[in-house]
Amino acid sequence: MSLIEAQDLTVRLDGNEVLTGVSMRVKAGEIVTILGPNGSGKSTLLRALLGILPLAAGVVTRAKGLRVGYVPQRLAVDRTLPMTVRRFLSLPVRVGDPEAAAALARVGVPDVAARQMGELSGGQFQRVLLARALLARPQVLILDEPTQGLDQPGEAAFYRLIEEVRRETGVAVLMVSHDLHVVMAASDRVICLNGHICCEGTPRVVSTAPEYRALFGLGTQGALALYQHVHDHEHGHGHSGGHHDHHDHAEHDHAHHDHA
Ligand SMILES: Nc1ncnc2c1ncn2[C@@H]1O[C@H](COP(=O)(O)OP(=O)(O)OP(=O)(O)O)[C@@H](O)[C@H]1O
Repeated sequence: MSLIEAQDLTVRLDGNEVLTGVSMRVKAGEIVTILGPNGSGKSTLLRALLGILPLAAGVVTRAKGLRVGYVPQRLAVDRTLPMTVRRFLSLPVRVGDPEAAAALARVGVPDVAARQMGELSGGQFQRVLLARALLARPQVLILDEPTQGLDQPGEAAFYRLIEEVRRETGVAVLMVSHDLHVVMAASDRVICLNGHICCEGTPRVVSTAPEYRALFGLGTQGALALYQHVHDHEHGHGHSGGHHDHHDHAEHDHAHHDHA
């Protein structure tokens, strides 16, 4: 059964069609990653799924009583917050000391409770955000670029943590990422978004595609190549919004001249 499902979703913001005809679902316990260039509507899709954006068309269905842990984009959270980690964990729902301590220990930062939020390193800050999301005992975690600003080891460690938490609790995870290596290792399914769903599949399918091999080892510079695998449609058709930044489509001929 799906925890969250979008059917033929269209979202307009300021008169621009940001998402067009998006259908996707997240099932219990799976890790789904959304990839897409800047401005492709990734955050908008997450917010639509959370029910905090009006839909121009389509339906979002969430399982009854669904508990969601949401970690917004790092930049959306004020890091200069004059507040201790312990207090932050009690917003908006008060939690007891043992529960707070357990959550911090779980995410690998057992000693930061008394620290100011603004004093934390990027990696510690992300872990505290995750700890707070986990306190809601979510059935699904929704993470918007949770490793933005972290270095590669920090990023890899964070995703290992996500996988551990999934293994232990069975939580489903829907996240936005730019790092293909991480996506390949940590996702059950990858959805490539550019205002509409360009393609989706298991990492295995993606990793056996020539396009994936071509980009393997190229780091995030290779991110656009993933949009060029296994397409089930022609681009330029069926997407009438016309307001997305389609700079990737200019090279959308299944050639990889951008990685030569
Ligand atoms: N509140 C808003 N009002 C008007 N337009 C918006 C609003 N929020 C986002 N947009 C526009 O919608 C498009 C998609 O934005 P969104 O933040 O969902 O993209 P994204 O894929 O998450 O981008 P990034 O990778 O840069 O975070 C962008 O063109 C953005 O300018």
